[in-house]
Amino acid sequence: MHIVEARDITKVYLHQKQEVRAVNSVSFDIGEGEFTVIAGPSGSGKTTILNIIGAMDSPTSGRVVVGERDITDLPRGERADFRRERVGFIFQNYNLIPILSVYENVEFALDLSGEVEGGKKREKILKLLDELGLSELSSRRPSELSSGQQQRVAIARALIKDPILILADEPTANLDTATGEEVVDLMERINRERKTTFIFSSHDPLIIQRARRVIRVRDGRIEEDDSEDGL
Ligand SMILES: Nc1ncnc2c1ncn2[C@@H]1O[C@H](COP(=O)(O)OP(=O)(O)OP(=O)(O)O)[C@@H](O)[C@H]1O
Repeated sequence: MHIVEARDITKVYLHQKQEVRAVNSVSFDIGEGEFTVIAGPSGSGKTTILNIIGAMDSPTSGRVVVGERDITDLPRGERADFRRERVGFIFQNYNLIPILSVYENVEFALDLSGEVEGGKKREKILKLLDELGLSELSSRRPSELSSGQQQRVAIARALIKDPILILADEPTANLDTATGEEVVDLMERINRERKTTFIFSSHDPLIIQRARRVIRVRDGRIEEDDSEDGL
């Protein structure tokens, strides 16, 4: 089954009356359980593509189907529901809520997804924190964590709602090489053990080589797609 079907997507921004073609007629499918990177230099359109797949933004033209739902023209409210319930996001700047503890950051994401109630909720959160090696940090606030630990919490937050897909926009960009590798190790382990589909973006060759499939973009177009199973 395809988790994502992107057909001929184009995104044009208007910037000071000039058209910027951030994504230009891009098509690809992402299968269930893939560990795929969208690679390309700064400004090549990686973030725009991830935002469209994650229903943060809609394309100017083309179609996007995620988890068998056509999200191309969803009204704003439905788009937000879809995002909250079905997609996990990991950002370059972690985007944790500073006044909440590690536990509460993860709990908040679970509450928003509206999935689990009462006692089961606590059990689910504690189990995930344990799985990701975060149990001992659960009462700390983000400012009391290293960058790598913060990104691990962000991964927990993305994962807690059992999303059909995790999108990670340059998840290692603010980390040193060793910590960045650890974050990719963790994403890779989750992908292997839970079969969670990951699409992440990067311009770092060390990170790109860790993906099983590389979709290379440049100037808003796909330059190369080395899908190992010939998708
Ligand atoms: N809201 C916007 N308004 C105008 N132009 C935009 C907007 N967002 C992105 N762009 C332009 O679209 C192009 C693609 O941007 P995008 O952020 O998708 O690239 P990227 O590959 O993710 O870059 P980076 O690695 O620097 O984050 C760039 O030329 C950028 O300047």
